[in-house]
Amino acid sequence: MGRPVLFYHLRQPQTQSQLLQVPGCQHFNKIASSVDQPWLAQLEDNAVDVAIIELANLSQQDYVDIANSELMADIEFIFLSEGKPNPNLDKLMATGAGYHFRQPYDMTLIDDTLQDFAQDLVVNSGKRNQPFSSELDQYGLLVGSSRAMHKLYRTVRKVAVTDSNVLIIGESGAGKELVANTIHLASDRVNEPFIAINCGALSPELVDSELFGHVKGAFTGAHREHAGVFEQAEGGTLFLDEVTEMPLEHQVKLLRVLENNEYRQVGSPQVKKANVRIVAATNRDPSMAIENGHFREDLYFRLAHFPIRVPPLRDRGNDISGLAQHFLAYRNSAEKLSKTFSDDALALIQQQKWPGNVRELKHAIERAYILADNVIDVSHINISSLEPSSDQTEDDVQIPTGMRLDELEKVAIYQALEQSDGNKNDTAKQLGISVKTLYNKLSKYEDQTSSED
Ligand SMILES: Nc1ncnc2c1ncn2[C@@H]1O[C@H](COP(=O)(O)OP(=O)(O)OP(=O)(O)O)[C@@H](O)[C@H]1O
Repeated sequence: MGRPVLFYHLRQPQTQSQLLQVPGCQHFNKIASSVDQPWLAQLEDNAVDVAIIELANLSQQDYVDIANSELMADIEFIFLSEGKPNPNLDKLMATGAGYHFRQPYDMTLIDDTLQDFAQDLVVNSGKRNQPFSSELDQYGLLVGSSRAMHKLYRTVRKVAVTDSNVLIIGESGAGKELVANTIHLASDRVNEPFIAINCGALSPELVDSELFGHVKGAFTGAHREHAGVFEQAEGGTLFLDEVTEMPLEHQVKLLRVLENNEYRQVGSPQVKKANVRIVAATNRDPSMAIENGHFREDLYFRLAHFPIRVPPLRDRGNDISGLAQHFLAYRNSAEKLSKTFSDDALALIQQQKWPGNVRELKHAIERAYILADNVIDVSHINISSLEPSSDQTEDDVQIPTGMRLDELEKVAIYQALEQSDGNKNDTAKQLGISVKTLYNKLSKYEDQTSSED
């Protein structure tokens, strides 16, 4: 089992000698930055676990390049700066980039951070790179053995024990709700409710009532008292999914309650106190969403005490085929069958970019499982990102004779969801059902698979 690798790019010789003496540093093989290449390129060339970077004289574009680098998902970063206000660095930190220490550097704190990383990295280093394993590492509800996932596990573990609000940022289907659920499970609130709402699906007329509840007779049709999500989640965690899809005028309602933890049921003069931890999620880039008027900046600051970035599936290496085998194994165990992948099918799965992330992969496996008799082959794998050939479109599903109607419905729903890039409103429209019905069906499928998990 090799030692984890620490890369350091330090500008002042004094900082370097202090750093190299701290005990936490002794757990690592160390690589010093060379002057021949920019440090970002050096990180790309080495299998680095932790990078300590002293920032100076960077352009705005440099910061954008760092934030967009795939390395952000894999490497634990400690940034050092002289401490002047730096909006570019603030933006980078808001993406969940890692730690930032300002001059004068507190070597004890840096040491603690290194010790912490070393402990986690040594525990997990023997488990990396298990190609094609169907026994991927797991943390809470999350499955995956890649470096990117281990970095995520460490962040989730740390934030779970605090009571900070969290903003989870990640592409559609990358596992944001699973991260939110895992935070709840690893927190002190675990025995209290976890309530999830999709902010994009709240009906404009009922938003107050959905959030804060109403008393009997508050409006026409309010035949009985209704508890809003803040009350339902009391003592526990409230997950605000797709928070940037909420109209701005509704976002202000959330802001108010986050500011003073108080709310009122519709039709009631009584103020209630909320004891709820908020975990929100978005698949938009928060700074872009603020710029484009999708996200109130003040709400962003309230929510993003702790931003967490969920890596897209394409940055998770062998987890792609590992997850495919994981889903297949659990499906086999539920059905008491032993279907397998052909080598070509597994290779195709591993090569794909999966723009719909784990959800798209999971649905593709589910669909292939239903369509294949024993061996899942390339022909059973529907990859929405591939161009359909001219005489066969993605709509031409080969339906095996005797396929059950409920399974047929499931295939149709998954396919529509993939075609609409995971957008549930568009999917529901396409299928001619209400968004609520779609949610109910998807949550039924989730329950089926999680009882298998
Ligand atoms: N690491 C993982 N291990 C196992 N299953 C996963 C993982 N990540 C996601 N999934 C599965 O992928 C599906 C999508 O996950 P989830 O709903 O958490 O994604 P999301 O990012 O919240 O999606 P959306 O942006 O549409 O809200 C779920 O079925 C979930 O169980």
